[in-house]
Amino acid sequence: MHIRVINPNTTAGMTATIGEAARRIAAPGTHISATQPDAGPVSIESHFDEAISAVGVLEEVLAGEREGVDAYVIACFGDPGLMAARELTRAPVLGIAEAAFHMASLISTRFSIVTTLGRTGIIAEHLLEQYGFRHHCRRVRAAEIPVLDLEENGDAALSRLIGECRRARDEDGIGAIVLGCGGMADLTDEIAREVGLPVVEGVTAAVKLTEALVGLGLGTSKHGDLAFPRPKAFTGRFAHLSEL
Ligand SMILES: NC(=O)NC1=NC(=O)NC1=O
Repeated sequence: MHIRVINPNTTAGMTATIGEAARRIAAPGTHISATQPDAGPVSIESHFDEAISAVGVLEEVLAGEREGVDAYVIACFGDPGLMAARELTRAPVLGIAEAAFHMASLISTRFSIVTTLGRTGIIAEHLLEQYGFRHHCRRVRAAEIPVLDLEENGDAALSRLIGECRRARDEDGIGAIVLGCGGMADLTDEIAREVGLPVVEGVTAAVKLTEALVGLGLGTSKHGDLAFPRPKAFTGRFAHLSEL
């Protein structure tokens, strides 16, 4: 099967990190392609960044449909464009936040999220409500690291992350930690070793869940609100979408 992992930001180094993490845990026979939009924010740290990045995510899904991709992972913890992307395909489409919440809920009754900047925490809180995991999550914490520090100041970022994960372990009454950024995809094992709790990371969780969905012959339902969009004209820079 072919899973396309889409990094919604436009930082190639993070796309490579995400792709390598996905390939490390993919099953034999699963081909992983990791892509990013041609245009958009170099990192996603706000509602504005999310909105702009969503168009690029949808363009990547449309390209994947032309290539016969079997499943998609949206590798940003805000799951930008997730529901719109599901309208575009019969394939499974998973966001890394949703995938991580499901996976963490299967191994613990309570988890905390450790994400990058405090201001993105509200986005994770909205997703917990939207996906029905509000009561599973004890606290949304932030290590207060800019997303690109994960690429550019890795050691310092990791140290701050481990410190916040240890506080979550000691204060929150949890059984697991969810890492709240696609750029943390290569840090799972080290953080789990240092903190002594199961650590769930969304890219790897989403890859394994999409393998399960494809293996069961399950894909996005086209009955109801996730049916293909009604054909219509798009104008200006989106005119090419009129041919959907
Ligand atoms: N909460 C986050 O850090 N979200 C993210 N911003 C990115 O650019 N990638 C993410 O996963």
